Amino acid sequence: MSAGKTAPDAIGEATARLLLEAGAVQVSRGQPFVLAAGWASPVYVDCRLLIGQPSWRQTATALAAAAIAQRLAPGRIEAIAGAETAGIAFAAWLADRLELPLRYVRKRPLGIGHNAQVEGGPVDGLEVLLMDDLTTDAASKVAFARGLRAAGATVTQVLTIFYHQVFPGAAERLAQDGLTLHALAGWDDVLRADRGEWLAAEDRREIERFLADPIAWSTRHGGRSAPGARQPVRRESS
Ligand SMILES: O=P(O)(O)OC[C@H]1O[C@H](OP(=O)(O)OP(=O)(O)O)[C@H](O)[C@@H]1O
Ligand SMILES: O=C(O)c1cc(=O)[nH]c(=O)[nH]1
Repeated sequence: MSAGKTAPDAIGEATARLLLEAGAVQVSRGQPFVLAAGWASPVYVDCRLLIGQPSWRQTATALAAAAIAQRLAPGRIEAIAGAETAGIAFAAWLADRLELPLRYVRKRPLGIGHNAQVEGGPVDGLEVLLMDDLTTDAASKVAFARGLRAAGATVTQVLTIFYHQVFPGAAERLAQDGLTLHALAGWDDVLRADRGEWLAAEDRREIERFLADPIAWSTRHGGRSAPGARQPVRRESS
């Protein structure tokens, strides 16, 4: 697996339920969300909400630790690096639980002081797991991994809580850069776990329409229309 999700499993189900319970799966019936890479979307998965409650963050950390134990050989990972911004808190709790060194990686070097992109200590010669909250089209995962590699780390494994699974180029981008993504949950898990409990029927239908063809949905709603067609855009305010 170089991108994504294994078959339905207990980790996917528990993570999906956690995201739904936390209200992290947010549907806009009005103006679409604009994602970091410029895609317009009717749905935004705000994993940052899990940071707020002790029980939610403890569950997220336990699920991340279980995924690592299930999918990676013991002792393989020598340090965890959190991706700026949302990945840092999750990485810190995971590193604590696994008793591993913690680093964080900036979106870009700071430009002052040491001009470092990687903070918290050296990564030279270490096999580092990159941890972030979420993967959309994986462009930022590749950039973070390159930053860590430039500082001397070996980076092949990426862990995120959620993976959108549907955006073009994600799997290819990860494979090209030698990265294996382990996602705790994806849309399959969320739609399976919902069982009509959390998502309103109309919101669920809109998510399904979007997932059936996210590029067409984005194009129709004024977002990016094709891979590479437009630079990332951000709203001034939401
Ligand atoms: O490009 P991808 O690898 O698919 O990942 C998408 C990224 O977009 C968001 O970050 P964003 O920079 O918007 O927010 P943050 O600073 O809160 O992490 C999200 O948190 C992911 O890190
Ligand atoms: O790609 C993004 O910017 C993005 C998508 C999403 O669902 N949630 C999020 O926090 N960021």
